[in-house]
Amino acid sequence: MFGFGRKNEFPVDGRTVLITGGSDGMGRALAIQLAAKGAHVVVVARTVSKLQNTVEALKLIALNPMKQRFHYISADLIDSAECERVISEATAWNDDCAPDAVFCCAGFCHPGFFTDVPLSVQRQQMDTVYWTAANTAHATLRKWLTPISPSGQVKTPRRHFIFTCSTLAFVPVAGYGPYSPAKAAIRSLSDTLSQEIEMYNGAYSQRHRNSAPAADIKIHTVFPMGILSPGFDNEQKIKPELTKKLEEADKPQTPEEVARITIAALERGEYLITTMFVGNIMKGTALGASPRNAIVGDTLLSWLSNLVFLQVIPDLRNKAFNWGKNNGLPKTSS
Ligand SMILES: NC(=O)C1=CN([C@@H]2O[C@H](COP(=O)(O)OP(=O)(O)OC[C@H]3O[C@@H](n4cnc5c(N)ncnc54)[C@H](OP(=O)(O)O)[C@@H]3O)[C@@H](O)[C@H]2O)C=CC1
Ligand SMILES: CCCCCCCCCCCCCCCC(=O)[C@@H](N)CO
Repeated sequence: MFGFGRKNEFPVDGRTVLITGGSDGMGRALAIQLAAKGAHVVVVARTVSKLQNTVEALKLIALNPMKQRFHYISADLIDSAECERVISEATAWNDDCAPDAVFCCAGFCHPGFFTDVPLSVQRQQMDTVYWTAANTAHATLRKWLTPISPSGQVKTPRRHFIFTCSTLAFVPVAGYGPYSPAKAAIRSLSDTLSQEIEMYNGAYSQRHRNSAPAADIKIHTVFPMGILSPGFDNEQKIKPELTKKLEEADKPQTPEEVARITIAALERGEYLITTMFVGNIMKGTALGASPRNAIVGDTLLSWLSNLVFLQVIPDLRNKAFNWGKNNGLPKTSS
């Protein structure tokens, strides 16, 4: 149930949601929970069998099984042309209406020390983490921002675009060099778009006079800590021991928990979304020029976090130094 007197900023009943990386981990959990709230859902990933399995799970959990529709599209989102195909296909499937909300959850992490991981793998991380998200945003926003003349405007609810980042975009942790920069780039893109979209929203406010997009648009970004997903299991196998030690403060959450917290934050209308206390402190020290969720709360959070990090920054560096002192050079991984 939603709180007393507070408007639900993210209603999904009867709306259409597209989720990249929707066949596993956090994306799959989001798909299931949104289907249970009455959304039509399109899941996108590469492997068809996992997508089919997810669509079957969605049918079982649907709030209105007679009305709700589910669909999957197999695509490698590293390819921008594939992203455009995905958005066109999803729009055609949805009676020629663009999806109301798009979540970018595709991606995986390849940890390792910077000089141990081949540059080809690091470039692939940028492709898998940053470009799958940027390509999806480009294709979606181009569709959403198509100008419509005043006479062609019909009432369309606000649309939402949600990136998935990581708290590593706020705080460095040794051993995440191949991954964190791509997530930091997503955060920067999200901040830039959240400002740029205001221009289109301004034009939308004058839609009765001039051509404008079909709807108002909001951008959001989620910053999870560890998620107990298949992707996480893989990353643990190659993660340096030092990295595991540095991230001891993280108690990984289940995909279901991360999805539930994310949806609740979207319902409250939040922009930068964290999923637990430690993640919130990490955000607080790095708020920079990002739009705030609440002026007083976020300002107090940043003051508190900056004090906490006076201790945390040297602590992380000392742990790394002492690791080298006690264990010598790392065994070079492949
Ligand atoms: N797990 C963690 O600890 C954390 C994860 N995150 C982020 O959260 C998001 C979800 O992670 P998680 O729940 O672990 O996800 P999983 O690794 O369990 O699943 C990843 C999903 O993305 C899809 N995918 C991967 N590459 C592509 C591609 N090139 N094109 C299309 N689909 C692709 C996968 O399907 P397929 O392989 O079939 O394409 C799968 O559906 C990711 O962005 C991740 O970086 C953030 C913080 C922590
Ligand atoms: C009281 C405040 C103390 C703050 C201490 C900070 C310690 C660092 C915790 C790092 C946690 C990293 C989680 C993200 C994991 C991730 O994105 C990967 N697993 C990718 O899949």
